[in-house]
Amino acid sequence: MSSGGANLVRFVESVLGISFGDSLSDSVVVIITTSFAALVGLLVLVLKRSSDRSKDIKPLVVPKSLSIKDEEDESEALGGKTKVTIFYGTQTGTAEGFAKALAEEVKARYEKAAVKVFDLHYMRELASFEIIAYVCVLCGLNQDDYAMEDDQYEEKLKKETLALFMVATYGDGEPTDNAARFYKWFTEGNERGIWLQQLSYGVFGLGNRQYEHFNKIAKVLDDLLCEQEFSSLIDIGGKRLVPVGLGDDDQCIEDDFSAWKELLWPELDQLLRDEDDVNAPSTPYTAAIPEYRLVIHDPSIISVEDKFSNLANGNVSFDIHHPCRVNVAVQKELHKAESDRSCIHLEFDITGTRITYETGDHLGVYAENSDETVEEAGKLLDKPLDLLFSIHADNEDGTAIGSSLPPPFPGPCTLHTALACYADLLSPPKKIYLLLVGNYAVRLLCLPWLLMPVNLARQIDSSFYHHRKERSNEYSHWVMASQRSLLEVMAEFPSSKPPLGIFFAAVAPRLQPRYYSISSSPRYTPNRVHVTCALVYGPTPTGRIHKGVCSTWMKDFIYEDELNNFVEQGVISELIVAFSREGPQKEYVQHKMVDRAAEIWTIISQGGYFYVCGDAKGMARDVHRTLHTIVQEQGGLDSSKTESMVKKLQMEGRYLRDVW
Ligand SMILES: Cc1cc2nc3c(=O)[nH]c(=O)nc-3n(C[C@H](O)[C@H](O)[C@H](O)COP(=O)(O)O)c2cc1C
Repeated sequence: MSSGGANLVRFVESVLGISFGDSLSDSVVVIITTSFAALVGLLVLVLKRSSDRSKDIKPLVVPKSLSIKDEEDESEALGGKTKVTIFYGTQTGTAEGFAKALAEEVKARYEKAAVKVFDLHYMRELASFEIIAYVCVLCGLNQDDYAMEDDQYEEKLKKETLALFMVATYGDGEPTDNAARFYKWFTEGNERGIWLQQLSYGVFGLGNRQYEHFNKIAKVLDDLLCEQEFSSLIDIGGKRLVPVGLGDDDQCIEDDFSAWKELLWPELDQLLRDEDDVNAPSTPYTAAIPEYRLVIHDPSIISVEDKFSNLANGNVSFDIHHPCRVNVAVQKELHKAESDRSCIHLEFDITGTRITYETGDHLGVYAENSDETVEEAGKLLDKPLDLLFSIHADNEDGTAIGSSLPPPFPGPCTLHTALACYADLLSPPKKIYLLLVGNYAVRLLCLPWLLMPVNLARQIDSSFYHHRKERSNEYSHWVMASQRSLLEVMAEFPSSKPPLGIFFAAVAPRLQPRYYSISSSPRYTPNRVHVTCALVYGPTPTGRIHKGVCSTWMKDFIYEDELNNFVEQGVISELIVAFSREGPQKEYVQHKMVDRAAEIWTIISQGGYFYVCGDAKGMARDVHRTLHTIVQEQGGLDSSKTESMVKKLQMEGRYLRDVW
């Protein structure tokens, strides 16, 4: 074996906590080390500046011709319509969804409105390693890009007459990454004086009341815009259309958004409807259900994708939209065996990625749903997990299906991959998703009140409507307070099987990266990023055991496949239990062993070796006791013989091998 190979094997041994001995051939070494690398490579990460983002903002300089449309062109393009501009600042997509839905609704309600939606993306801070990625993005500028430099921003905003802002708050009352630069520029621009006289505006905030700085960004933005209004002294049209909306996603943020919109419509009626129409009732608006075009592929013709190829973006720069796939170098349980809790120490190897980090940065990890979750979802959707398909946001002729669709995930991919990597299946579903699930349930009449849209209820029966209104807290109780997951809700309505194009567009939100504070110092480990992650595990009010998607994945991701590889290579002769990572360790191991009692007894009686692998030294005691029971029951031995047999097995090292 080469010395490099030997080192790698020692490294794998040290990570796994096992010894392969000295007799491994080079080919086995290669298999072991590459399988290790491949398995740990299923992780991706992005880095997100978390500390004072405003410190080192580096505006990009791009040719103006790329970013500013001629004024004449613009007014011509408006064709006599009134421009409505909707901005959004989002981290996980809710504000973006609201902005796009609002745009659709404004378009549907007001013929006179020319609506544009803008990501605040290009006002964001660019961390050093992100610059190249953004330069790439900027090359693809289109008409919908707003402004690239601060002075352009001012110029353009001055010309706005009607602007709506959907902005989320994060961290310690901070803006989202994509709004950070705009926010800094906007809040620090005292010297600008009165410059937004003609602006009528509305701000809807997305936040969570559990945080100290509830909706701070929306409040600050609204206050500053309001100062403009009052400082202008003369009334020349600019005004706050509605009080700032304070969306609270601890409750039902969609309800907050709807309530805010109800206040907005009468104001927009004044601005966007012709004088004759202002008093006429507006046509009720029914939002179209977003749906991707779905294409089913024949697996014998199309090769199944590398499910992570989209995540390794092939570039040398990374951001939240272009995460980097890296290996996990070390995974360690920090709790003692006796503890019924779990906390994982992980080290991501960023060698060769050109990623740098600073103390206080956050790391975003894209995890996968567990097989158990994916299988349950497949059953509820009544579709085979090996179904190979792709989703598309355009029609076959290339025309866009609708502006509110999030970009499709890459395909073709199997349903298993799509459910594992892209669907948030364990969070409480948004109310809008519930309505969609409801639409696809055959037993419509059995739907609880909460699934009935108020408008529909109003049309059916006014007394029903009032009842529905009285019970408007139902969603908060049945879904939010009970922490019902999307899968649980779907299980309550087994006949509800939305088509996959709708399921991925509107029912299951995209699985988001989970952020962790980096717990290492770049001075000491520039090529390793450490995180410490407590396992999220516990019963919900409905009795479901909630397993945090990312923490469970971090704890579990490597082992079973990895160990099975070792069995295949003959490193481990028999693998009986390769896990003790779920739930209270004791019960889980015992349960797994008892399940395979007959198999264990056959190996024992034939003098074979077998391994119970897990993550805890203390597991030995539980395994020992369980084995005792198995030997006694399967072998029909009396207790003294049982005891000596189990001791002998233990002495010979035939039954237990902890992995870490
Ligand atoms: C890590 C984290 C920090 C947050 N910090 C705040 C906060 O300081 N104030 C607040 O009102 N909401 C806070 N929130 C709630 C988000 O603003 C809320 O979930 C919002 O709906 C997210 O919108 P988005 O999906 O458009 O990013 C936080 C959420 C997360 C996950």
